[in-house]
Amino acid sequence: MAFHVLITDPLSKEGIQVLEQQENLQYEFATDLSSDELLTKIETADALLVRSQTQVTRQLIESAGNLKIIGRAGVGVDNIDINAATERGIIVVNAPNGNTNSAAEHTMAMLMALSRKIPQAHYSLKNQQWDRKKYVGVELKNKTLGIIGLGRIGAEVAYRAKGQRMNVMAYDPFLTPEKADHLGIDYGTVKEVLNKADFITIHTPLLKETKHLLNEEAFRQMKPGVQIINCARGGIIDEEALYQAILEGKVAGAALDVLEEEPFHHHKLLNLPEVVATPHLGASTVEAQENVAVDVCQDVIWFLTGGVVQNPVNLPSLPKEVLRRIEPYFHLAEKLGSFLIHLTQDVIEEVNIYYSGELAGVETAPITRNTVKGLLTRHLGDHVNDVNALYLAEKRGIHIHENRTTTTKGFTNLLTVEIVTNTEKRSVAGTLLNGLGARIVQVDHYSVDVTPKGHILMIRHQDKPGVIGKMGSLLAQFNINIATMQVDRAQVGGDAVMMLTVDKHLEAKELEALKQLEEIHQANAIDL
Ligand SMILES: NC(=O)C1=CN([C@@H]2O[C@H](COP(=O)(O)OP(=O)(O)OC[C@H]3O[C@@H](n4cnc5c(N)ncnc54)[C@H](O)[C@@H]3O)[C@@H](O)[C@H]2O)C=CC1
Ligand SMILES: O=C(O)CCC(=O)C(=O)O
Repeated sequence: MAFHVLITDPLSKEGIQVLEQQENLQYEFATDLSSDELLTKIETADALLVRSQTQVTRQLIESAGNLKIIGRAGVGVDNIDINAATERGIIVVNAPNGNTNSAAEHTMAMLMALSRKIPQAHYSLKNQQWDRKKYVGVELKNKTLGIIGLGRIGAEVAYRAKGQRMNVMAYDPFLTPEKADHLGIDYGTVKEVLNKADFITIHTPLLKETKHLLNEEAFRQMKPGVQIINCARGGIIDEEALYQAILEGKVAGAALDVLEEEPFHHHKLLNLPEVVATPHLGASTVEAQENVAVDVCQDVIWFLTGGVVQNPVNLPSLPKEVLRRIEPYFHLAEKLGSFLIHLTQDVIEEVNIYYSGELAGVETAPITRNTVKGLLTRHLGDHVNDVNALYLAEKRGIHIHENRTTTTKGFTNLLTVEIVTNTEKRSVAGTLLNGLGARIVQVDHYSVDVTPKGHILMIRHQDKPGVIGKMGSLLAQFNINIATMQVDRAQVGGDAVMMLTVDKHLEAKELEALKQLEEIHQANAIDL
C-alpha cells in the first residue's frame, strides 16, 4: 500500500519533486477545503503537509485514522495542536532553518519602509499627490533597535541592523550579557528594551508566555514616538492596545506582517496611516519556499520509511553523531521493556532505568522512551511510539526514573530496567555485545544469556533433580521444540531460573500445565 500524503497549503514544486522521487507514496493537493471536507480527506492520510493557513485542530487530528506525521513547511507551529498530535503518537516536524534569511530580510524591509514612510508615500503618489513635507522620515543610524526574541531570525536581524549602524539591544531568556557582548549588541531586560528602544521588533514564537507581550502596560513603558515591527506572529501584540497607543501618539508607526486573525481584510489597524502591513509575507520568497518544502518533504519521507527525522517538534532533536551512538540501544531498550511487562500481572507504579558503563555518558532520553514504549505496547497496542510513550506512562501515573551507575558487572555497557508494582519488583538487564548484538544478561538476580527475540519461556522453580526432565517431557507432549536452554540458581536446592527459547508461542493452557508441576513457582511465556 502506498503512503498517502495530503497537502493542504501551497507548497513549492521542489518539495513536490522530493515526494515524486519516492516509490510507494502518493501525494494529493487539496487546498482551500472547507473544514468538513478536510475532516473527510484526513481519514486516510498517512502524512499531512501544511504551511500556516491550515488549522490542524484536535478535531482534525482525532479524525485521522492513519496519520503518522504532520509536516509544517515553515517555523511556527501555532496552527497545529501539538498536544493532540503527541497524545495520538503523531510526530510533528517543521522546517526551522529554511526561511530565516527571508524573514530577517522582510523585517529589515519593514523597518526601512516604516522609518521612511515608503508605502504611504508610494500610495499617495499613485493617487496623483506630490507631497514631500508629509513623508519626512527618520534615520536608522544611531537609533536603538530593541529585539525581543534573539533566536534564528532575531539574531539575523541584529546582524543586519548593525550594518545600518544602529545600536541593538536584545532580550531573550537564553541571552546572557556575555553572549550579547560577543555578538556586539547590548543585553537588556524586557523593561530596558521597552524603555530605550526607538524601534522594537519581535521575534518570539506565539506561546502562552508571549501572548500579548506587547500590551497596554508595555506600550506605557516605551519611548514616545517608538515604532513597532511584528514579522513573527499576530497575538504577540495586543492589537487594541497598539491601536490606542497609535491614536494617543505614543507609537509613531507600526509595520505588521502578521495579525491575530488571518487572513485579515478589514482590520481597524489597517485604517491608520501610521500602519504599514503585508499579508504574512515574511517567508514568501522563492528561496525560502524551496528550502522549507524540500526540508519538510524529506523529513516526511524519512519518517514514513522508518528513518530518523531532522526537525521534530514534539520530540527533542539530536545531532547525527549522538544519534549514531545511541540508536543501536533503541532495539535493546524496547525489548527489555517488552520482556519485563510479561513478568507481572500487577499495575506498574514505577520504572527505574539504570544506565551503566559507556551508557552512563550518553544522551539517554530516547533510550528511555524506547524502553517505555516496549513496556506499554503489550497492553496499549501499536499506537504507542517514541512520541507518546512518556505521555501515556504519565497519564497512567507511572513514574519513570533514569539513573546512571558505575555497576557494569563486567560489561562495557549495561541497561537495567526495573519495574515496581504494589507487590513486587522485577528487573531485567541487557547489553550490546560487540559484533553479537543484543543480549539479556540478567533477570531479577539471575545471570542468563539470551537473545531478546522470538518465544522465550521463563520458569522460576526449585533447584531439584528431575525438574528439567519433567518440564522437557511436558513441552514434548505439546510438540514444543526447545531451541536453547539455561539454568541459574541462587543456591544449591534453592530458587532457580530456567530460560528457554522455544520454536512456537505457548498457549495459556500449556503454560497452566507447566505451573501444575509442584517444583515450578512461576512460568511466563514471553513473545518478543
Ligand atoms: N512572518 C513570517 O512569515 C515568518 C514568521 N516566523 C516567526 O518568527 C518567529 C521566530 O522564528 P525563529 O527565529 O526561527 O525562532 P527561534 O526559535 O529560533 O527563536 C525564537 C526565540 O524567541 C525566544 N523567546 C521565547 N520566549 C520569549 C520571551 N518571552 N521573550 C523573549 N524571547 C523569547 C526564544 O528563546 C528563541 O530564542 C516565530 O514565531 C516564527 O513563527 C518565522 C518565519 C517566517
Ligand atoms: O508559510 C508561510 O509562508 C509562513 C511562514 C511562517 O510564518 C513561519 O515559518 O512561521
